[in-house]
Amino acid sequence: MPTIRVELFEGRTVEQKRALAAALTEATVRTLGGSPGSVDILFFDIAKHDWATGGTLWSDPPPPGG
Ligand SMILES: O=C(O)/C=C/C=C(\O)C(=O)O
Repeated sequence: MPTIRVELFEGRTVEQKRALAAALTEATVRTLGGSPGSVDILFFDIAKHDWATGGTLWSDPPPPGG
């Protein structure tokens, strides 16, 4: 059973997640076969202060030149 974890910034609506879940499920079945009921989509909402890229939290201003 394919299980897809989606880690994204918090703030997306239920409608957006519903649409993404449908699109990911459709793409998974088309690519791998199987049935939609075999695909699980897990959403993890991450606050910008809990996510860093290049050593900088997304909640902080970007460093000079960075
Ligand atoms: O890591 C990045 O460069 C951007 C991440 C963006 C998200 O996770 C988001 O828009 O939810």
